[in-house]
Amino acid sequence: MILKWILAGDRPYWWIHETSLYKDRFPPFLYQFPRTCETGPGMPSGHTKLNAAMLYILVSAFIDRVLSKMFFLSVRQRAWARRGLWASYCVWMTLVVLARTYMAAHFPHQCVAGGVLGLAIAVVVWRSTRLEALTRRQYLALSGTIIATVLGTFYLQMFMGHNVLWSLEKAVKWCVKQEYIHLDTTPLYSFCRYSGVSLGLGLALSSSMYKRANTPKFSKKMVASLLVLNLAVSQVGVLVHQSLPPTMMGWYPAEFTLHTTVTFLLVAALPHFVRTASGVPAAVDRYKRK
Ligand SMILES: O=P(O)(O)OC[C@H]1O[C@@H](O)[C@H](O)[C@@H](O)[C@@H]1O
Repeated sequence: MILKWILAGDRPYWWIHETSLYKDRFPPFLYQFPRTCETGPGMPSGHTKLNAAMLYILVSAFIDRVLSKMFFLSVRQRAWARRGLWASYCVWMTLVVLARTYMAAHFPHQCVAGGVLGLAIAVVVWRSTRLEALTRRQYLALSGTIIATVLGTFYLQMFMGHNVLWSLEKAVKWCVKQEYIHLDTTPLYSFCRYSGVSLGLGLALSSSMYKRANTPKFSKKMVASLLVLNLAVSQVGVLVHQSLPPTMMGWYPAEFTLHTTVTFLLVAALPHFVRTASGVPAAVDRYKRK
């Protein structure tokens, strides 16, 4: 997000009306869709970054934790399954880039930059074992650093006289339908969401609930219950988000708190609840009893 502010990239749906390239002729007509009118700067693409990072982690985890343990498949079959998964990843990423460009939300180079960035972040996170094992104090310091860096960049730009809302103004000016403008696409909103998740994740991973829930092997019934509870809590999170009006006072802190809470529930509280309700002792408790 800091890169978005620093690089200040235009989006095609407003650039086409403002560039001097077409001052002597009509610009090409760019069709706008309900998701075209993103309000943040365009470089790099957040959607492509998110997809590249999230799917890299999911595919790597599936190969590592599931496919490599499917011993009923031959080594050759597992190798082909692995190639198939990575090929699907590439096809999906190509579709994301095409979609973002087609709906005039991005230029192709912005999507490529987002994809490369997302992949780089995911590779670092996937390979780093340290991130999973920080203490609560370190997680708090990490989240605090993220928050301070983003807010610092925001206020520094304001202090230096830059119009930090320039992209929102362009969206309002050039979007063909005002209902296509969603305030939850502003960089500040993304910041509240991601820093809330980061804090919730840190608090969860360093909690005794997570450590206890992480030790025993979950039965299929426990996994199914956890899945249902996770879906229910995520859905409640979406409903709460939709019921919070962006115009209300304290909308950003409210969204921050919502994302911290939902993440903590999904990662620590619900697995702990399912384990306790199923009567399965955590390895750490069994050890204490002996
Ligand atoms: O830069 P893009 O691809 O338009 O993406 C912006 C989006 O980036 C995502 O990372 C955020 O979660 C969204 O809130 C935001 O709308």
